[in-house]
Amino acid sequence: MSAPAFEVPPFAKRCLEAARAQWGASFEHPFVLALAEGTLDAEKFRFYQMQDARYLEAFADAASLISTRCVSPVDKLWFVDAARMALVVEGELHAGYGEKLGYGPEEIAAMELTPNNRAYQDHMISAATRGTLVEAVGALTPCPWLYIALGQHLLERLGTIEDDHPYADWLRMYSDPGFNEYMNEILGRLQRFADAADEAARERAVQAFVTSVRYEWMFWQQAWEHQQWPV
Ligand SMILES: Cc1ncc(CN)c(N)n1
Repeated sequence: MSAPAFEVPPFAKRCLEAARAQWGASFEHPFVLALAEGTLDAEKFRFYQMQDARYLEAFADAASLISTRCVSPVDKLWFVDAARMALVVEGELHAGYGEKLGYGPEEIAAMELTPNNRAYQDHMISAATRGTLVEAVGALTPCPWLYIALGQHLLERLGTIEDDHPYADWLRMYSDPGFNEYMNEILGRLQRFADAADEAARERAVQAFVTSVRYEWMFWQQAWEHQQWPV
């Protein structure tokens, strides 16, 4: 794994260290490898994108809930903006692929969540409502961090993203260096909230982070296998 292009404060390093194996597993997932190569079955990508649109709604809810728990107006606004970005910026990516792959807002709203997607969403919302502030942000952080780390890693591996790559827009979005500042902001907040918490709360935040990293792998997996409810 190459060095990140943003600051990683000590508490974020502790979280990443605790999730090292699960984090690395996402980089090796067959869905990710096929996406990078451009050989990923369009049906699998469509399945993933539709589930992801609903996941991002939950991310925005969790970020909005966290904003209500921040004391500083600057922090409140940052989480409101993070919620907005998930729906607007990543929403544009989804709308673009929706046009190409034939899905729209109605299909997304009517679709049933897969077990893995539902579990990941519930984990984030539960941490945002029932956990301490550091735990809430610990559960939220792998979402942007893993994708940005992955995007930058894949760009480095590919060298360049050709215009005719079927997943060029996805690869370009998550390798965009514009996200480095976003990462500095969220990891800086994670550090501050960890500093203000006691050790028991910090450890729960580490565990919440690890759980989200596991769910990130499970999110590729649910799309890879077109996951269905067993009964
Ligand atoms: C499941 C998942 N995790 C992370 C990201 C990047 N925001 C995403 N779009 N979807």
